[in-house]
Amino acid sequence: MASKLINADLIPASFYHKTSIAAGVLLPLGVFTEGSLSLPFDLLLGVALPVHSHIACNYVIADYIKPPALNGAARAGMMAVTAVTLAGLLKLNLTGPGLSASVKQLWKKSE
Ligand code: HEM
Repeated sequence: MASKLINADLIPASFYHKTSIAAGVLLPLGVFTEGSLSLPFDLLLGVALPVHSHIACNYVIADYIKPPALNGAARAGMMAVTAVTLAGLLKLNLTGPGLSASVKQLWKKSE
């Protein structure tokens, strides 16, 4: 299990494709709903996005970083990035404005 988390390119591709579809479906659902209606989409997206980017970046690491020591360091670094992202998005969704409201703020005029 731990080995599959750090070598996430070994996770079945069918699961990875599902995370891509989830990211593509959940983001508009979150953005086009308001307030507490967005929360379930934001919470799911807060997991789907880091899992998607974790597996995807492990594909890139497997393809482009061949020396074993560097490859291991890159995978460990990616694991840390994913863990921090998961925690940050959870905090944003539970104690802040939420992921989709934060995205929408990009298009709001600052006061
Ligand atoms: C709403 C956000 C996102 C959506 C809808 C999305 C969707 C997709 C889709 C459809 C693919 C093609 C692969 C497939 O067939 O499944 C893909 C690939 C990829 N995504 Fe995302 N993505 C999102 C966010 C991200 C983020 C935040 C990252 C972070 C780095 C990322 C990294 C990648 C990479 C590296 C690939 C290529 C993987 C490979 O080598 O095949 N994506 N994404």
